[in-house]
Amino acid sequence: MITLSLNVDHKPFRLRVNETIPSSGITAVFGRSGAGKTSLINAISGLVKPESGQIALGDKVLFDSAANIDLAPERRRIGYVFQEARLFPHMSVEKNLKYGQPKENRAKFEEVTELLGIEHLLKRHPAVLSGGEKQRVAIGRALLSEPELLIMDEPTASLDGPRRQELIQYLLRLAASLNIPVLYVSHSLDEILQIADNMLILNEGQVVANGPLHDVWGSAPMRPWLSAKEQSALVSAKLVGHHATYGMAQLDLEGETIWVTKVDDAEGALLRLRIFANDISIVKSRPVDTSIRNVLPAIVEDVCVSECEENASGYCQVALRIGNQRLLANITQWAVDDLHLSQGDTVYAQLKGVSVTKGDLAYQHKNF
Ligand SMILES: Nc1ncnc2c1ncn2[C@@H]1O[C@H](COP(=O)(O)OP(=O)(O)OP(=O)(O)O)[C@@H](O)[C@H]1O
Repeated sequence: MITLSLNVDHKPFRLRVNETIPSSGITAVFGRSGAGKTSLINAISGLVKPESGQIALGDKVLFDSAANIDLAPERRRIGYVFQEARLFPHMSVEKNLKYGQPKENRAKFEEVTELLGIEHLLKRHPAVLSGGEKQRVAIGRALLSEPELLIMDEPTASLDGPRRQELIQYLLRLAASLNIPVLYVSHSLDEILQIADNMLILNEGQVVANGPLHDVWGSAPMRPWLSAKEQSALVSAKLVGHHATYGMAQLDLEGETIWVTKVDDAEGALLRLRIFANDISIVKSRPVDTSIRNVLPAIVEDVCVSECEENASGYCQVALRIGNQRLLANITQWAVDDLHLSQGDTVYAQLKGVSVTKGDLAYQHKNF
């Protein structure tokens, strides 16, 4: 567990945080420009001294104003990856990588360079690397310093679309074998969907949401970030097989079957699915002879959780529970009234579309 209890004053801006973060997995730190993301990670890494509070990685206290503890940044065992790679231009990739390594560890060196696909770059100098390659070297250097926490501050910000996707694939590989927590500052919700396990949202120096991505994604602080069309829920489902005839994958969601377009993951993999609220319709009895393949029994958890942007034309959002997971459906107020929907009703959710946003969650959790 990472304990973050801190007050930073950059008058007139004030950062007030009182949260814990899991000591495994990738936690995305998200918020508008000026919300305090950099101030938060700088306080954790020791670049900014909070006015008061406590910061601890598990039992290791990094900062405690009451006990007068304030470890210097180099003693915090935190690896830092910035927006720009910040490599030493006069050193080869190999020398850059070995720069922060406390002691020679050939096996670790090989493991990290292989994982990041940079073995063939070792003799080159940073000037001849692409932006994505530079970032992979920067990540490798941070990992080789044997950190207990890795902080990445928008590592893909300086990359173009294809390079960004490429780096994300490496980050996913990394996440599967890392056994340290990662704080990942990002402005991109798509990126967060692809790689994060947890999410912390800052707004004007305050934490407005913090928890597993699935929970935060469907929470009220996320609503302003998603247009009515983008309102969605994230659920996890296990890949159980593929259809014998059609190119569809069969998933298990809380004991119910969901069909999605064929995926490459191995059977047993946990997939993250994004289901848009506009893609769900609600029926009170199980439909027959329908073209929709995914019809799941659900309990109405809340009616009109929020009014949609189209509320002027009479839409509202209904929260549905399937086992331990939650879906959101945008339907008209007229339909709510017509179906006499109320909390606790058993209904059927018809899913018109389901997108897979992240595979291999099972793999990831196994190794953390
Ligand atoms: N050293 C400082 N002295 C005074 N004010 C500061 C200092 N550092 C940051 N601030 C202010 O604190 C606020 C939060 O800044 P911060 O850089 O933490 O935001 P951010 O969420 O990281 O923004 P961005 O996404 O634009 O990087 C801003 O108003 C900024 O101007």
